[in-house]
Amino acid sequence: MSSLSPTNPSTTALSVRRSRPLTGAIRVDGSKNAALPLIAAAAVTGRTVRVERIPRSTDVQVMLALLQEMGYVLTKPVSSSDGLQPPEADKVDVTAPSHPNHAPDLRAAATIRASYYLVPALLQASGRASMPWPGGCSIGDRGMDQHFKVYEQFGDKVRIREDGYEIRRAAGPVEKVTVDLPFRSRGASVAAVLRAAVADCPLTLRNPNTSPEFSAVLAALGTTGWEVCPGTDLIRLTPPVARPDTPLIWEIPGDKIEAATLACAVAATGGRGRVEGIVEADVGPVVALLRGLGILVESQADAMHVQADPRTFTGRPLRAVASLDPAGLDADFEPPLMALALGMPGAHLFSDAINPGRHGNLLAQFGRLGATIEPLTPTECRLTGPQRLTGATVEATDIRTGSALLIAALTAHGTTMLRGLNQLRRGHADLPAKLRSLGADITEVSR
Ligand SMILES: CC(=O)N[C@H]1[C@@H](OP(=O)(O)OP(=O)(O)OC[C@H]2O[C@@H](n3ccc(=O)[nH]c3=O)[C@H](O)[C@@H]2O)O[C@H](CO)[C@@H](O)[C@@H]1O
Ligand SMILES: C=C(OP(=O)(O)O)C(=O)O
Repeated sequence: MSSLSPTNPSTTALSVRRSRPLTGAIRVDGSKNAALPLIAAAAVTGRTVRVERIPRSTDVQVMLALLQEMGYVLTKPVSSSDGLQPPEADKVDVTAPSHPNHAPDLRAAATIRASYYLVPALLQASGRASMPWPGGCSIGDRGMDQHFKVYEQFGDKVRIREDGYEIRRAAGPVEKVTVDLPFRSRGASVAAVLRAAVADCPLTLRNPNTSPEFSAVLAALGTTGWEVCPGTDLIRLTPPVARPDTPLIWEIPGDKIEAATLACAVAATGGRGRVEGIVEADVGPVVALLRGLGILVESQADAMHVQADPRTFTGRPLRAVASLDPAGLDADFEPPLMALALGMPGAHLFSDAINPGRHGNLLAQFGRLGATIEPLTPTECRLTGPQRLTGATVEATDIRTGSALLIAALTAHGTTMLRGLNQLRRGHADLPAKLRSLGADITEVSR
């Protein structure tokens, strides 16, 4: 664990001082939002899967603990007591239980949104998944109705309780299934694919999610012999004719959101830095937006080099509109872009209709730093930069509000105290330490 990682995030705050330009190179962790479905996919293969580049963010650790509770065997290299990790520390072998726990204690599933990804593995092991409602970021109503429709298409029975939900596996074999999603939910798309893997039946999925995180799951299934016919409007999956017996090794892609956050932090401080360990296409939408603002970005297959110089700023408006459409911007990119835009000349527009509570969280906290952001609707807002921010006490109400506040704090005059580190750590093992290695003045204060 890094020296900056708080021991008790609920009683610890970060003290962040206005930063000189950040410089240097930094490598991102594996992506939390790709790791979560990939770990759940590993759980339904019926084989041992080595999952590599597992981030140490707490949501991912909760996911692994839930699998263990279900009886899965997790094998990983020993850690050392001095906090230094062996080079193999981010690899875990996931092996299905020979004796599943048919009554697992899944209360921790209520702390993460992605616990819904475990339903197919539970149906496979016990024929029944009884789960608390998922938790995660508090960013508005986050439904699961499309997940339930997916399971019903497979013939499963869904029961809604006040405190959670229960799915019972269809009694007989499932021949083939077509799922037609009304919108491109990432969670429901993964649910359909993993449920098909458990049923061992062909799947046609219309209007699928098109995120790299979902594509990573499709690619992983491909390594187990599934035939995947991908497409933007329709995906077809066919069960393996022959199951390859080569070892299954899945590497989690670099975290595109952490990369964008670091790039925005470098740019916001007028710095110059290299963010490594990414997939170029995954950060493409953010690179285009940064370039539109006049930030120089050199993009490579696994890295991006960012340089901000006020002399090249365009003053053009940034339009960051989150959407599930194939060409749309991932909603999790929006908060760091908003933090950056506060310091960039121009009138900038933001919209996140996917997460109706996101702007409420962000605007309230940026407001404490003295930002003026005009809400146009509950999910759209406009701001004009550059603005002068002043350090204050702020709260990471959700993961991305926390990371956006870190960026804003680096540009605010004086000192900012950031509380709510448990939220930040749900998504990033050590984002403050990464920023510090680029020159940020961030310390941990425990009460
Ligand atoms: C753990 C994880 O990977 N979380 C990501 C996941 O969240 P999340 O699970 O919310 O994402 P989905 O794409 O599945 O859903 C997007 C939105 O659609 C609505 N919805 C979804 C499913 C459903 O059955 N019914 C329903 O109403 C909810 O309001 C939800 O907030 O994808 C989002 C992008 O889409 C990302 O911002 C989140 O970081
Ligand atoms: C919204 C997010 O996470 P979750 O869906 O796990 O709450 C996020 O990663 O920004």
